Amino acid sequence: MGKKKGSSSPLSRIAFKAFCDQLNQAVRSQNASASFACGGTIPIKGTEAAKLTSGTEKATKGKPGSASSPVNIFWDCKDGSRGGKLTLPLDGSKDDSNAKLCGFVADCEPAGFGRGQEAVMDPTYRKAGKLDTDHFMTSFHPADFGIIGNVEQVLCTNWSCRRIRLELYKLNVYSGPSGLFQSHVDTPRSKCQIGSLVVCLPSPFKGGNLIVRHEGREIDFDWEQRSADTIQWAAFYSDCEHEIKTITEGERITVTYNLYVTDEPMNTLPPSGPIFDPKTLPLYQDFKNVLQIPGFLKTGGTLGSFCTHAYPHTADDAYTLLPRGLKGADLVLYSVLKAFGIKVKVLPVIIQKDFSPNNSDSDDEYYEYARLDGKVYIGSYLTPRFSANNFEDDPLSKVLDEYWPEQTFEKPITWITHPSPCTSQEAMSYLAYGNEPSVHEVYSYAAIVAIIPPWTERQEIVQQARNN
Ligand SMILES: O=C(O)CCC(=O)C(=O)O
Ligand SMILES: [Fe+2]
Repeated sequence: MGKKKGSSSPLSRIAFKAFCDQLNQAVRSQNASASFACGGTIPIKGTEAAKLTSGTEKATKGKPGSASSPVNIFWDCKDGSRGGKLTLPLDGSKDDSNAKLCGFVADCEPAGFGRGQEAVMDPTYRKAGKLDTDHFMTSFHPADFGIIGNVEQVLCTNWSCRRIRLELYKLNVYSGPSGLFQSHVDTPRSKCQIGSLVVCLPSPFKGGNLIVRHEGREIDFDWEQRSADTIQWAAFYSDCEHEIKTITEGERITVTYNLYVTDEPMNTLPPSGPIFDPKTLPLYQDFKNVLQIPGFLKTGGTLGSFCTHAYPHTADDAYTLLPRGLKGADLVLYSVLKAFGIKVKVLPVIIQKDFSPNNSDSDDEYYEYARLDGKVYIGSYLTPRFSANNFEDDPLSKVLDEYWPEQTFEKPITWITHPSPCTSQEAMSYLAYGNEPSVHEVYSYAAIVAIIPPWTERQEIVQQARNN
């Protein structure tokens, strides 16, 4: 009878795939629009820039959007004999201001960069000066101008339990005509590091654009034009590749900070801005539209989507970092699924490429959407990286059996996205004794996995979602 048909029968495979298509599009468009970097400007009191921005110079310190006093830098001079003080922007009416700037630049050490565990000096890759935190101080603090709140809102989406803590890291000077820093990813200083903040102090320069990239998108922070009289800043997630284009003239002086997610327990701190409500996002509506179809995963199932950002998800204490340290689009997807009240986890996934799966199981095929290329193992929790020994003939499945907490699901996972190559982490290495001993490294991806209850149990969830 017609009445029964629509509400109680599972979807045809074609319809099932069409709904998965909708979820795939929704997640992909969310990924394509999610923030991975943000930035802003703070004019200096008494300059044209301040008048243009606020119309008044009376804006007070401590208020987002206010102007800053000129910034003082205090540092240890190289000869150790005395301390130096530089005020930016330079006061053009003072004859010695340029000499002071030159003295300050000369007191900086050449800056290297991290390659693996090594610190490398290579001026074709990075040409800059640096001062470490034990050799300088500055009168500028990002919290005075609402930068932290801003970053929390844009990068952390002000999810109630997440706050950002910032730690001063370095002062750098990139000088014309050849200062630069080619494409790199910052070395994380701790597992809890979520990003970096760069504050560019007022000093005129040309070139020096900071370009930040993530998943084929890029943001170009072009600070040249306002460099003389404005503090300009950018914050970005720690896994984003970035570079500084050549500084052709002047001095580009930056103070960098590491950004960490705090390990405050849930809800002990008041949020610094409006609390982000996942139910207001288009992605929530998109999931609602599919979850309210009775025949979609009618008897229950599991949806999986791969994280778009990289995480140290195979570190010893990864379970303390995730899901708390989720970034951008991953945080949004996780929060949206959570907002339905369904069970969501961040789990490790190993894909064994050289394994040809047996495709004859037609039930498996029913749940399949994004086809993963190989045999898929899903961990039951985030597992620290390990090494194993003594395996004959490279039997990965045996290593996993013995050392890795593989989770089995009653029904196969419906993957709605594919993994991004740059997000995998080494999960294990093992020595196999075949004809010749060989070391194998196995990588895993982090994925967001949601248990979708059967329709009979899902109705209430959907009803609540409809009321939102
Ligand atoms: O100065 C900048 O814009 C970025 C600096 C940077 O990438 C670094 O210090 O690692
Ligand atoms: Fe960097």
